[in-house]
Amino acid sequence: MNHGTDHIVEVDSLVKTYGETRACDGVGLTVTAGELVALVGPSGSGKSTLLRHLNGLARPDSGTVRVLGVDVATARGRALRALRRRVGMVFQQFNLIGRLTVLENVLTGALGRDPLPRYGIVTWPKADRTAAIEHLDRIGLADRAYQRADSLSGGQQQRVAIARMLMQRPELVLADEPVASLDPESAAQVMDLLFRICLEDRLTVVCSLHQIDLALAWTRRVVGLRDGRVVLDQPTGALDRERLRQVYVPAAPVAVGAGA
Ligand SMILES: Nc1ncnc2c1ncn2[C@@H]1O[C@H](COP(=O)(O)OP(=O)(O)OP(=O)(O)O)[C@@H](O)[C@H]1O
Repeated sequence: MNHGTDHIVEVDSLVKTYGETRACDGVGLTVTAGELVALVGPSGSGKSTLLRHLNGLARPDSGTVRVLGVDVATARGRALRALRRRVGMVFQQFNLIGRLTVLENVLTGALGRDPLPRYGIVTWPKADRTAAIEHLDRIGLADRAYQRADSLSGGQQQRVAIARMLMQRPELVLADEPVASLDPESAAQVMDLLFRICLEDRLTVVCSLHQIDLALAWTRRVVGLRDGRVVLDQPTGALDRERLRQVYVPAAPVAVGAGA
């Protein structure tokens, strides 16, 4: 666990450079248990790079990254794999296996805990099957359990991908533009789901978003990035559209420090 603190994410002075580009330029971010934090900012501002550091997919040039009490920057091998099992990922592309049923796709989320090969639903432990059905019920798709995954809409597939991620029993969820390819109604459903798992399961969620309105409607804290720097960090209740829009304006004034 995270050694007695409820800081799930602790990033300090993170610098990551790709050639001439400073993707992260001294980023600091602390996220406490149960928070739902939106990362917003223009394309190329460093949102994905920051998220990739939180599960060890990227290594900092300098600075510290601690997640669930683990020093991600130095973790290797077994320690890194153990951390990744505790961190659920949601991507813009849902990456379901289209020819498998919805239920089988959800069950594959348990493979990190129990990596035996499985051939068909009945070979999964009953407890996993029950949990998978419960997750499907929660996302409103239990009646689609035995349909092929590729027969679902994009929004439904993303909800299935989230159910699969929940099978992993994560302690932290990182969502990299989870609604970028969805229509507005499906996007709201996915944000509602992330909101509910945060509230009901006390899961911590860090989510990059391009849509200001979704950040305002569904998250509790917004962190704005521009040119690899944090230029805004505030509770969502203290923000409005105009304030958030400033994150997208080059050289607009910053508003860091009054955050959660
Ligand atoms: N692996 C890489 N190699 C080279 N440059 C990279 C790499 N990853 C990121 N960058 C650069 O770092 C900067 C930040 O990229 P990043 O993807 O983190 O931004 P972003 O805010 O997530 O953008 P978007 O909203 O478009 O996804 C960009 O200039 C990008 O081109």
